[in-house]
Amino acid sequence: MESFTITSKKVLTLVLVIDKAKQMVLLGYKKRGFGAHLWNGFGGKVEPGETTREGALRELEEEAGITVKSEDFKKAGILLFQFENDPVALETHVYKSYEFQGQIRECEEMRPQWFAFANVPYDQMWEDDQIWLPMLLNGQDPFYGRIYLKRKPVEDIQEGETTAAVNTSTSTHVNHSTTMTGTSFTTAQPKSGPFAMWDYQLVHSLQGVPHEIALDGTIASFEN
Ligand SMILES: COc1nc(N)nc2c1ncn2[C@H]1C[C@H](O)[C@@H](COP(=O)(O)OP(=O)(O)OP(=O)(O)O)O1
Repeated sequence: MESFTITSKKVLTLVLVIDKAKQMVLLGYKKRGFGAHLWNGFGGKVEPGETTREGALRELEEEAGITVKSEDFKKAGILLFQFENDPVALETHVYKSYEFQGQIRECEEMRPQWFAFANVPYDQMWEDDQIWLPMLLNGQDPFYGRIYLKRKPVEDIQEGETTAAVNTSTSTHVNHSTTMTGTSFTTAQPKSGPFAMWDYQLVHSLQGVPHEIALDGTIASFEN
């Protein structure tokens, strides 16, 4: 896959806060910037000198107004997003918490809202979310994944344009295979639209929590 060759990566975070008793997840409607007009977890770029955990907690407080105690904050996995003809991949560290403190509030960038697990708005989210978010909600973590997307340049994405436009495909061919570390799913279903997912590999039931993904997509190291 020549057009998906990467030479470097940016480190990002993504946080999902879950109300286990009510079977609900807190998502934010991104009002501007990368992924605008989509629902997502809370997160962003890790700043120099920060760990991914510190960056994730900071973004959660900035974007949703809430804090999570360190012992409640769990690493759920890592996703390496690779975009066609973009040598810079996004290594996204995904965290989850079943607890939080403080008052949820809207900010300039995000509008938070609770969703029942059965009503997660996958048609208004990044297309990859429907692959890994159910795993996270069902406790099938830690996981790691490599996700390939074909998309328009960000500057071409129009206001109001969402992934709903890409969900016109009626069939998805999925191959299931077993790996040394768990169950892996791959698909190669080209889709049209602004954020089409071209392919993915996702592995869960890992022995440990992935710390870093290497540029070749393998797990570079596990957390202690
Ligand atoms: C490509 O697929 C993606 N799917 C999902 N679910 N989330 C993604 C995908 N690609 C990126 N993300 C997440 C990762 C981060 O949480 C945000 C992007 O962060 P952003 O660029 O907004 O970072 P900030 O530091 O908040 O940026 P500014 O302060 O510069 O606005 O999306």
